[in-house]
Amino acid sequence: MTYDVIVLGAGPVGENVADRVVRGGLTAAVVERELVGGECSYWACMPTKALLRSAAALQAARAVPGAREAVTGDLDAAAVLRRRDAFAAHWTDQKQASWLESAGIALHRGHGRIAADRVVEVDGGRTTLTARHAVVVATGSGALVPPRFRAAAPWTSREAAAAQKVPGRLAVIGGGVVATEMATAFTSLGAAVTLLARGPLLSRAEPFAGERVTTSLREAGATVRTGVEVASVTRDSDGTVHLTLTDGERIEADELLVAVGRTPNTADIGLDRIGREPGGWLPVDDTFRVTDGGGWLYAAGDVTGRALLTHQGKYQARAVGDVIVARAKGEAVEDAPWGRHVATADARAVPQVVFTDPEVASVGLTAAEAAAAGIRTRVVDYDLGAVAGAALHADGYAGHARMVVDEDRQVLVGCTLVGPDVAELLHAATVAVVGEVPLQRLWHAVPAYPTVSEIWLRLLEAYGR
Ligand SMILES: Cc1cc2nc3c(=O)[nH]c(=O)nc-3n(C[C@H](O)[C@H](O)[C@H](O)COP(=O)(O)OP(=O)(O)OC[C@H]3O[C@@H](n4cnc5c(N)ncnc54)[C@H](O)[C@@H]3O)c2cc1C
Ligand SMILES: NC(=O)c1ccc[n+]([C@@H]2O[C@H](COP(=O)([O-])OP(=O)(O)OC[C@H]3O[C@@H](n4cnc5c(N)ncnc54)[C@H](O)[C@@H]3O)[C@@H](O)[C@H]2O)c1
Repeated sequence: MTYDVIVLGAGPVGENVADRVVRGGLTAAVVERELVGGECSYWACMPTKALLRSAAALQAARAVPGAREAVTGDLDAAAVLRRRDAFAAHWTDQKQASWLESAGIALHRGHGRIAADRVVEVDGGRTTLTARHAVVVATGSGALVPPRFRAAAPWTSREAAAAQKVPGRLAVIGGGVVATEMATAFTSLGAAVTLLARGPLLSRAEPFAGERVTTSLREAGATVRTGVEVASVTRDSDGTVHLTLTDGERIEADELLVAVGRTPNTADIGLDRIGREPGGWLPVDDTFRVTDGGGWLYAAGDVTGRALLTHQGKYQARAVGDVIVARAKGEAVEDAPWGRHVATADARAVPQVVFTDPEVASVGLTAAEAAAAGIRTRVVDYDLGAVAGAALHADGYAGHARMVVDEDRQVLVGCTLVGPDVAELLHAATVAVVGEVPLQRLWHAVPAYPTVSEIWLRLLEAYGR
């Protein structure tokens, strides 16, 4: 079977690559070994956010007198899990598979492996597919579980996202995004959570983000231990997990979640058949051609290790799909920064929301990253709770905002907002960073009164005109 483009993996990125090339007039097939929709739909973004949303809604109601009195019960954990099941489409993919069909994309179910230049075998040769123009690797990533934690058969983010019951005691190893979000969710659902992190929480964000999340998790009843290292884990015949820290301290739990990062799904995709080392992230050029990949091999999404986020992967997918079409048709490739066929924002303006309590919304560089990049910066901080719209939003609203300004160019290069419901504020910051809007022009973007967005005016006033 011959197609113009073959995509390995039907996660959000693979689906979008195939969609773009078909819209561009080429034919495309995707190969998927599990569920169409990938990690994001069934075990990552959607189910985890469903686990977090109900507690956030409850908290929002409790923060406003009048609404607070109408809240007469506690969080219904069973109802939360049922809503999560629905958001994971009960782990079935008929809807997404039908969408592929309606978009004119062929689906081959099974494990895909590159067999030779432009040739992909499905399930060891049951079907052989040949690409006229390109093979795109969009196989994503899986949870990284260091060998010393495997003896306890721990949960990864998959089991946490799909949990059918709430453990009494949950130990979490890690201090990043998955660890903090799942500690927040399971604490709200009634588990006694012990989070064990080797460094500060959310260490890639501005320091105040992790500090506020640490305080809030503790206030919610979780035990948060930072600066600790887990030496070994075991599980009893009765299911109890025993963790031993490097200082000898022992901790017991009913379940253990290991959330220490991701590993690319490249170990068994046939890279050895084209003279490449299996495993490892796939390095790509600006237009997502795999380095030394013969010009026909592309990669996008998590597997590249560039920005492990669905929205960023889909942004890459649009560029990849379009550039493959352009090359196939002999059209010009627009690969200058911010061009149609590149993903410039991956390096300069990646937005991310961590759905902890409080939420952490950030885009671009932190103050430390900007300084390390040699940018002459000025950092402006403001108490988000002091904004009129925030005071109205919730009694006792506590939050913090920081903008990082490139003093030489007088533009924003980074922004971090921490507080209840800041997620929806983030896009304004992203537009300012990507648009490189001069601060003097930003003064003319007037936030409506009384919204939390007035933080923009306050940050500019603090910066000075
Ligand atoms: C717990 C958790 C929560 C997250 N929450 C968010 C969030 O809120 N927002 C956000 O933006 N990002 C979030 N992410 C990140 C997001 O899930 C990923 O960035 C995104 O799924 C990457 O998409 P992808 O298509 O590159 O890979 P994946 O979604 O991993 O899809 C890859 C697909 O390829 C298939 N595949 C792999 N190998 C083969 C093969 N050899 N043959 C055939 N098929 C194959 C897999 O079965 C899978 O379906 C979260 C991640 C985790 C772990
Ligand atoms: N809301 C979101 O956008 C969202 C939510 C979840 C996940 N994600 C994506 O998924 C990716 C993976 O998340 P993650 O939390 O697994 O990774 P992460 O990179 O965010 O955090 C890993 C954490 O594990 C710690 N760690 C690493 N090795 C360790 C070890 N051997 N022992 C103990 N601790 C160790 C690190 O210090 C860090 O705190 C993230 O990069 C993120 O892009 C996004």
